Amino acid sequence: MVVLAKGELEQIALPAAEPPPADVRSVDLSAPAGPAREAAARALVAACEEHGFFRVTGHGVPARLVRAAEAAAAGFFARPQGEKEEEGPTLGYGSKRIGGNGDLGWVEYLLLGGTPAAAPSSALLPCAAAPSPSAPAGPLRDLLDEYTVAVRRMACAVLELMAEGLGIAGGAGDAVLARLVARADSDCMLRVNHYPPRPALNPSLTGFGEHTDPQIISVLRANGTSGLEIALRDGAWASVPPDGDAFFVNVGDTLQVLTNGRFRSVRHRVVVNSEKSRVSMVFFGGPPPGERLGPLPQLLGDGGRSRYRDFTWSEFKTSGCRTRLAEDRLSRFEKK
Ligand SMILES: C=C1C[C@]23C[C@@]1(O)CC[C@H]2[C@@]12CC[C@H](O)[C@@](C)(C(=O)O1)[C@H]2[C@@H]3C(=O)O
Ligand SMILES: O=C(O)CCC(=O)C(=O)O
Ligand SMILES: [Fe+2]
Repeated sequence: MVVLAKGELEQIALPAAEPPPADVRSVDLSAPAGPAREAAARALVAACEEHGFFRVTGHGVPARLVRAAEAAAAGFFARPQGEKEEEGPTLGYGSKRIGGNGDLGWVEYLLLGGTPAAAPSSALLPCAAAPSPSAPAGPLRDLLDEYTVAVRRMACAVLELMAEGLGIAGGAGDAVLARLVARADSDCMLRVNHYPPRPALNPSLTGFGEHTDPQIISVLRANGTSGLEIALRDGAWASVPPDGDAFFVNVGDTLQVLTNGRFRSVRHRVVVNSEKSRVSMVFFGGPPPGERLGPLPQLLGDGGRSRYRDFTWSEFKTSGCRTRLAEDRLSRFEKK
């Protein structure tokens, strides 16, 4: 349940009009080596340049795992508020407050370190309720861990195809982009969001306010309920048609930097105007804390100028956690 205090509803109320549907490109991860894979890699690069957002097909994540994880999460959110809060520390449970700087949404969520079975480091989750490392896992956590392993593998496959499309794939085992998310100390997370139906007689509400994701990529799915919107290049909002079987990928701020601004970190938000609950599961693929990040030299070209100064992931994350959700977290790393 999301309970709002007096005055909070006004902060998250939105005009009711739903924007037009976005033209979301699909990328087939299972395309066989040769012309089909080359076409998929080209489509992926074009989507990252245009919207910073695309749908993935042929992803290989078992449907039964997706359904089981989603049903278990929905079961958790249906429990009495007291029980959810009691279990909060083990699962990173939060309600309506997003981050620590005053952002509110019509949402409750779980936020978990995404390196399954590893003790989540609270140093890497400075703005979230970090799950307690000593707590027993439990069946829900086990399922979400299994889901995270599968989606993380898919995120790495997406990054490999991306590197091919960019012409920077290098030799076998090089994995210039995928290695950043695949390492044991990569700072990955899983967030499960539950948006209860809009209360009767209320206007549309902000479920999750507009923002870009700070990481490299985010892999998202939801239970076939509308609400996700992306900002197009001209700033206009477009709604993402609901699709309970698809995975969607967001380009994050860090990938925008690695590509020196060629790829676009997509601004997105969730609007709640439906009578149906929305449950989304979002995997955030981030690099190891000490990794130095900046535009990849292979993408600068001869005499190309880097648009960003280098930083470590922990530096970026620490500075990002001090920002409000809608802020531009990259501007302070742009070179003048
Ligand atoms: C307001 C905030 C919430 C957030 C940390 C921040 O200070 C700014 C970035 C936010 C965001 C957006 C994407 C993910 O949902 C998230 C976990 C992340 O890595 O950055 C959230 C952060 C959060 O909820 O703590
Ligand atoms: O719930 C969604 O569909 C999107 C949530 C989101 O953008 C996030 O958790 O960062
Ligand atoms: Fe997001």
